[in-house]
Amino acid sequence: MLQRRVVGVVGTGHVGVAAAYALFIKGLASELILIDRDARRAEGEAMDLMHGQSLVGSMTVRAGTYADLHNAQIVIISAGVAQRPGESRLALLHRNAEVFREIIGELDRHAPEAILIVATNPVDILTYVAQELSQRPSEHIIGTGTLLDTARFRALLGQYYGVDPRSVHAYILGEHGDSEVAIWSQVAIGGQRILNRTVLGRPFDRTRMQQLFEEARTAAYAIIDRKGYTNTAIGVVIARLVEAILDDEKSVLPVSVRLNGEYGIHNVCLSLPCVIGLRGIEGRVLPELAPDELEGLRRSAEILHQSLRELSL
Ligand SMILES: NC(=O)C1=CN([C@@H]2O[C@H](COP(=O)(O)OP(=O)(O)OC[C@H]3O[C@@H](n4cnc5c(N)ncnc54)[C@H](O)[C@@H]3O)[C@@H](O)[C@H]2O)C=CC1
Ligand SMILES: CC(=O)C(=O)O
Repeated sequence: MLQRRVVGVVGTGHVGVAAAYALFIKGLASELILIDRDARRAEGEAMDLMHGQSLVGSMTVRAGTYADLHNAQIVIISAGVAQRPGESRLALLHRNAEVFREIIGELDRHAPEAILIVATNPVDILTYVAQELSQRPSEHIIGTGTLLDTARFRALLGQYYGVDPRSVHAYILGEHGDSEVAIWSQVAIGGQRILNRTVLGRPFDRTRMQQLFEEARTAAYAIIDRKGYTNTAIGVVIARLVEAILDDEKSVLPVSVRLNGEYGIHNVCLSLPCVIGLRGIEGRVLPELAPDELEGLRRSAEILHQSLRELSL
């Protein structure tokens, strides 16, 4: 008999619901349990999704409590406050660290075996906080990190070169935030590096390329300015991670992971390309970086270290 796939979502605001919707449409779980401090909100979202069940498949969605997560293989954490227009992700730190103290305690009590996917911002710091507060191995706590930024970057590069973004091999690494780093030295299409070359008749126009990266880096500000929040792309990102874990894919995806000396960086979470499977983070890939990229990654780590020092964990 096929194993039941139980996934929990803690925090059913814009992001949690977008993740639940993406999981629902893709049929990635057999049961989805929604938890929110505002229990009626979680109930309403579960009811709304269930009305689509006869059109989508047999996945059940219900509102629940932490005790209902005892069989969960994965719990998504998207609870907390979000940025207001113009506010940086790091500005949310103290408010959301408090939220995490409560949530991680509950998850350790009721779902100690589950893999946690952290989406709440500032995601790198909160992934680290979750790892400090939880008894589970740090490989079982994954921050969505720069998977979203990388997806944005690939979409923009795909448009520029006129190819499917899935055929663009590119990474944004480091902080999910202002100091993130584009790894230009490794960007390739069909095995051909693009840096300083003409590929598919398109030159590597330095100014245009910098604009593309800026567009990816500042996308959240631009979207929040217009619609007040971001949610649909992060929902898809979370669903992609759930799929990679439950199908034991061993896919390489850039996610926020604790560094233990890689690139000379210690004791901070930031994004590197990681192998994702049933055991969470199963490996890390360390691409060769150009000197300015390495410097950028270390600057990102220092910014995150500074924020961590502000929190007495
Ligand atoms: N990692 C990423 O790439 C992205 C992260 N985010 C982050 O996701 C977080 C959520 O954003 P939104 O969904 O837009 O916010 P929202 O305000 O719409 O939803 C947050 C939900 O968390 C709930 N909540 C608050 N404290 C809780 C607690 N202790 N226990 C259970 N539920 C609790 C609230 O009741 C609310 O329903 C924010 O920190 C935002 O910055 C947003 C987009 C992308
Ligand atoms: C809000 C956020 O972190 C994002 O959309 O990238």
